[in-house]
Amino acid sequence: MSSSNLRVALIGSTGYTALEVARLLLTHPRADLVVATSRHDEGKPLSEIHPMLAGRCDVLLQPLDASEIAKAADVAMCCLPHGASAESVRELAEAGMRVIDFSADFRLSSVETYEHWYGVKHPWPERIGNVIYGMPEFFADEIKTADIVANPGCYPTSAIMPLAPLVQSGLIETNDIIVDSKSGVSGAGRSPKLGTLYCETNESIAAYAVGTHRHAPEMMDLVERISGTPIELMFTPHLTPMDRGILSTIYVKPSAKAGSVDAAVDSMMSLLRDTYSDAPYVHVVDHLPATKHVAGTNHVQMTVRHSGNRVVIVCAIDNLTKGASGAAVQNMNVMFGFPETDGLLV
Ligand SMILES: NC(=O)C1=CN([C@@H]2O[C@H](COP(=O)(O)OP(=O)(O)OC[C@H]3O[C@@H](n4cnc5c(N)ncnc54)[C@H](OP(=O)(O)O)[C@@H]3O)[C@@H](O)[C@H]2O)C=CC1
Ligand SMILES: CC(=O)N[C@@H](CCC(=O)OP(=O)(O)O)C(=O)O
Repeated sequence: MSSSNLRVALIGSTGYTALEVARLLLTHPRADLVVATSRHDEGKPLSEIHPMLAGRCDVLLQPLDASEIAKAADVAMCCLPHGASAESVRELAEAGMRVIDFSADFRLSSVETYEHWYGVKHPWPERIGNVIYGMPEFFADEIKTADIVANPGCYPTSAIMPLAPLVQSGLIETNDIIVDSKSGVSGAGRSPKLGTLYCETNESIAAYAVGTHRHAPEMMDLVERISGTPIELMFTPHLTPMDRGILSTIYVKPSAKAGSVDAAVDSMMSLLRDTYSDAPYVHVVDHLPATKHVAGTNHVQMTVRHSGNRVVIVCAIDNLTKGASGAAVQNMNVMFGFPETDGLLV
C-alpha cells in the first residue's frame, strides 16, 4: 500500500462483485482498498467473508456512514442492489466522493422507463439521464470528469458492444434484432435464492424473464444513445450451470445497404475491427468465442457469421469482470487519469 495511492471504498462488500473488485485491486499499482462496508459483521476482516482474500487483505468491515467514508477514501465502488443503491450513491456523492454505481439505478435515460421496468419509485429522479454510462469504449471523455458513473449491466455489455457500431453504420435492420444470452449463476449475486441453488441449476439450462427482463430497455437505450438510432430488440436470458461468464448470440438481418449476407459479414467484421482497434479489452476474433476464453478477465471477444438469411454475432464476456467489477476498475482508471489497463492486465 502506498500513501499516495487512490483510496477506494467498497460499499456492499460481502457480495460477488465486491470480491472481484477486491481481487483486482490487489494488483493495482495506483489504488488501494481502504474501506469495506456491510450492514452486518462490523469489525470482521473482509477476508473472513471472502476466504480467497486470506492473508492478502486486512480491511475491516464497517457500517455505511457516508461522511466518515468520505474522509477515509476518494472513490466509492457501490456494489449494492438496484433500488437500495441510489440512496447510498446520493449520500456518498453529496459527501464529496466520486462514485461508481454497480446497480442499474442511474443507467437509463428516463425516470418513466426505470420505474416501469424496475417497479419502484426512483429515490433521486433528478439525476436520471444525467449520469455517465460507464463504457469507456464510447464515453471516455465524459467519464474522465464524472462525479457518478453508472457501471453497465452484464448482459447489456455483451449486446451493446457489438450492436452499437453496427446500428450506427446502417449495416443492419434496426427493428429485427434477437439477443439470446446465457449467464453463469454468479450473475444472480451471492444472496441465497431458490432459483440459484445447486440442485436447481446444476446439469440444467433454463430461460427466465422471457419478454420481461429489465436489461432489454438498457440495451435499446444505450444503442440509441451511442448510434443515434432507435432500435427494437427481443432479449431472452438463460441461466447455465457455470460459476461465471456470459455468451450472447445475437441474430440480426443485414440492411439493403449491406448487400448479400456474405458481404454483410465481411463489412461487419471490418467495421467492428476498426471501431475497437484502440480498445485494449475488445477483440474481434475469427474463432467462435466461448466464456472460457475470457473467464476472470476484462476482455470481450466477438465475431460475426453467416447463417441462412441472417447474420449471427457471438460475444463472450465474464459477467463479474467486464460485466461488472473489471469495467468498474477500468472506469476508475479513466476517472483518475491512470492507464486503462492498471489492475486489469491478465
Ligand atoms: N453479479 C453480477 O454478475 C453483476 C452484478 N451487477 C450489479 O452489481 C450489484 C452487486 O451485485 P452482486 O455483488 O452480484 O450482489 P450480491 O447479492 O452478491 O451482493 C450485494 C451486497 O449488497 C448488500 N445488500 C444487499 N441488500 C441490501 C440492501 N437492501 N441495502 C443495503 N445493502 C444491501 C449485501 O451486503 P451486506 O448484507 O453485507 O450489507 C450484499 O452482499 C447489483 O446491483 C447487481 O445488480 C452488475 C453486473 C453484473
Ligand atoms: C444470472 C442472473 O440472474 N443475472 C442477473 C443480472 C445481473 C446484472 O447485471 O444485473 P443488474 O442490471 O441488476 O446490475 C439477472 O438476470 O437479474
